[in-house]
Formats: sequence, structure tokens, C-alpha cells
Amino acid sequence: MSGKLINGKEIGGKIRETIQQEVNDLKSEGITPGLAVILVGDDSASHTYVANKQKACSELGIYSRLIQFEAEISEDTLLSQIEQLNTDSAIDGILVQLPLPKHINEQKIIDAISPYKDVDGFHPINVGKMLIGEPSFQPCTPSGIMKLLEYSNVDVAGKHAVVVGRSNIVGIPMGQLLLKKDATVTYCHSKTQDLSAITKQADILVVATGRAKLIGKEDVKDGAVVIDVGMNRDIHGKLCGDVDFDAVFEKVSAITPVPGGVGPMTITMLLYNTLQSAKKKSSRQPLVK
Ligand SMILES: Nc1nc(=O)c2c([nH]1)NC[C@@H]1CN(c3ccc(C(=O)N[C@@H](CCC(=O)O)C(=O)O)cc3)C=[N+]21
Ligand SMILES: [Mg+2]
Repeated sequence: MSGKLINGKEIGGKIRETIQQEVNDLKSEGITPGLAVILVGDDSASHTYVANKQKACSELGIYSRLIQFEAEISEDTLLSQIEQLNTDSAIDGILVQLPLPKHINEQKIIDAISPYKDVDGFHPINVGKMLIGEPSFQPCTPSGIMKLLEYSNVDVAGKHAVVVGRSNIVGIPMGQLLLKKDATVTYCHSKTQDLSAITKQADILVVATGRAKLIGKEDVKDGAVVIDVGMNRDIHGKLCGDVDFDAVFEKVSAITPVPGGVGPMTITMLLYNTLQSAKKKSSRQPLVK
């Protein structure tokens, strides 16, 4: 580890090199991994994230197809687009960028994605498999964080890991992956009483709340490892995390920056999952209903 900073760009870059190798090997066998990204509406943050994903795919020679719809699209149109992609042999991964407009039921959309192409790891079958420790697509942000810890030589076993946030896509699976690696896990959320008293006990603190600078110096233990999943924009449009980076830096033993921490790892794991899916292309089973 180079000092205190957990550099997601650098660690992600190393992992992308090994993914690149495997993509090249697959291509020499005539298989090109393919990712379809569905983007609904004109949310500017979503457009930025999707552009980053597309760029990462092209850098590694992964085929990517962007499918854009206006915010007014019907749920049925979206569902039939997903059904087409489920049986499209050029496509190994399907990602529907969240959040979706309010008139669309997100869970219904996620449920329609073939679990064999669910590179986000959001489908109930993959969620269930992850919980019982069966091979599955793991959600990209939590699995990327596990890689950050691994590459930074942070031993998780027996440690007190505190996860702040309980979303289906980050907080909940994050705690489960830490538990699988023998951490003692505490979940905190918006109804938690005396949040600070609990975060102060964390050896490893993962914060995924979407509340800018929620965690300050007084909320962390000396020597803690802090992972900041936050992706907030201040009034000047500048990115900032859920942790007050400058305030806690002196106190912690390691911390992820925003940007350049968790974000690049999320994309790296998406590339990784797409590669894994492409490797199984020939044996891929039809959608189980
Ligand atoms: N179906 C779905 N899957 C997702 O994985 C998903 C999603 N929906 N909806 C939104 C969140 C957010 N997310 C990010 C990915 C990359 C960066 C990223 O590249 N961040 C850069 C900076 C980006 C910038 O400059 O704005 C960084 O942290 O260094 C951020 C956030 C994926 N998400
Ligand atoms: Mg505070």
C-alpha cells in the first residue's frame, strides 16, 4: 500500500490489466465479450457514469452497446427491450442504469434481466446465491470494495466492520461480503440512534448514505480503515463523499478518496463480471422463469 490513500484508480488499473489479458485470449478464440447499457432519461450524473463505463469497455476491447430511451418510455417497452437482449448472443451483460423514472417499477425491470447476464448482481437469483455463498454475479460496488481491502492488505477476519447504509445495491450486500470474510458486521442506517457511538467502534467503516460529509473526525476511531462510497456534488458541482476526507485523514490508517476510490472499482468489477459471463457464453442456459 502506498501510504494511507487507497487508490482505486491504481488498484482498478492493475485488475483491468489482467482482465485485458483474458479478453484478448477470448477474442483469439473468436469470442468478444459484450455489454448492453440501458439509459433512461437525461439525468446528468447517470450520463457521466454510463460514459465512464463505455470508455472502460472500449479501452479493454469489450463490445458495448448503449441503448437510450426518453424518460417517458413505458415499462412494457423497456421489458421487451430486455427480453431481446436476454437472447442476443452478442450480449453477455445487461445493465439498466438506476435510478429509473418514478413510473417504472425498478424491481420488475431487474427481475426481467436474465440472471445469466445480470452483471450488476441485482437479480434476486444472484442476490440469493451470494447470501448462501454459491457462485454468482456479485454486485460491483461491494465486490470492488473487497478487492480494495485485499490489495491494501487489510485483514478483515475478526474485525468490527460497520456499514452505514442499507440499500439493496451497496449496504446490504457489502455487509454480507464482509461477513463471508469473517468480519463482525454492524449495519447502521437513517433510523440508527447515536450513529457516532457505533461508527467510532469500527475497525473498518464503509459509508454509503448519499449524505455529503456525514462522517467527521469525531465519528471515527484512531487507525480505522474508511471506505467512502458517497458520490455527492457540492453547490459548485464538485464531487465529494459521505466522509469529510480532510478532517478524518490524520486519524485513520487508510481511506479511499472521492473521486478515485470506490467509483473506478465499481466499473472494474463490471468489466470483470462481463468477462466472466462471456467465458460461460457457450454453456449459458436460457432464462429461468
Ligand atoms: N444499474 C446500475 N449499476 C451501477 O453500478 C450503478 C447504477 N445503476 N446507478 C448509479 C451507481 C453509481 N455508479 C458509479 C459508477 C462509477 C462511478 C465513477 O466512475 N466515479 C468516478 C468519478 C465520476 C465523475 O467524475 O463524476 C470516481 O469515483 O473516480 C461513480 C458511480 C454506478 N452505479
Ligand atoms: Mg458530524
